[in-house]
Amino acid sequence: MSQATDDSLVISSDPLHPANLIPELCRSFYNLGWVTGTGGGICIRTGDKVFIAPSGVQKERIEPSHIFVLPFPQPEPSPHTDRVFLRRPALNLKESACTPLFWNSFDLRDAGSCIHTHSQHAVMATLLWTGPVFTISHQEMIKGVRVAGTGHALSYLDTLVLPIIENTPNEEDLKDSMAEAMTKYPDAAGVLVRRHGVYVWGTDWEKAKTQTECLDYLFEIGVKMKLAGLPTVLN
Ligand SMILES: CSCCC(=O)C(=O)COP(=O)(O)O
Ligand SMILES: [Zn+2]
Repeated sequence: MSQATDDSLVISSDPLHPANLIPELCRSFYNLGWVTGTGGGICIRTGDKVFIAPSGVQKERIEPSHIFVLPFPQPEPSPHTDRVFLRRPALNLKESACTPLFWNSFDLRDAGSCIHTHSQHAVMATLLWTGPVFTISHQEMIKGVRVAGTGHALSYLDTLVLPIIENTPNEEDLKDSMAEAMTKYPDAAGVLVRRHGVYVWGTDWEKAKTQTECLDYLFEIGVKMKLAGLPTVLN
């Protein structure tokens, strides 16, 4: 494997290049309160390459040169190989701690993009829905969510169900429980993490983004409805 210093993988004049999109999207997510305080983020997969932001940095200040590029799929691990990179930033940065969780969306749903937010709407939903799932029905925005995140759009008459997993002290350690939830709830478009946030994926970054917007709206209105004493699921 080369030294992974190929800057041509992240330097492009195309505004739709993933290395340009990730910084731009992180800035808008920051303004929504989704990725403040360095947490949360987005990754984009284009066929055999995955573009991922660094860990523990102000996500609204990322530059294209800070982006990691990894091959997809990753080569089989051996006792001597760690994660394989096509390109690493020159700065002393580490790839997002969300990387194994983003990988769940590629491996289990063939996603092209995955978003992780620390939105307070998502966190409040995990506090008010104390069981293993968030549910809501009879909301127009349900139609903006797809079965399994990558299938056909839900109907107004469908009840949206999203699993909630328990948080762990280290983000990476959520990988197995997220995968278990994805297996148990094959139609879910995302996974909530109690007292932490949400992971949402889609076939591409546009669908991952719009689905996260719809879900965040549903978390917010669901929380308001519950606090107002209104039922969130109708028969
Ligand atoms: C205050 S952020 C705590 C860690 C976390 O939840 C997270 O999403 C970190 O992501 P990163 O991409 O910075 O590794
Ligand atoms: Zn997080």
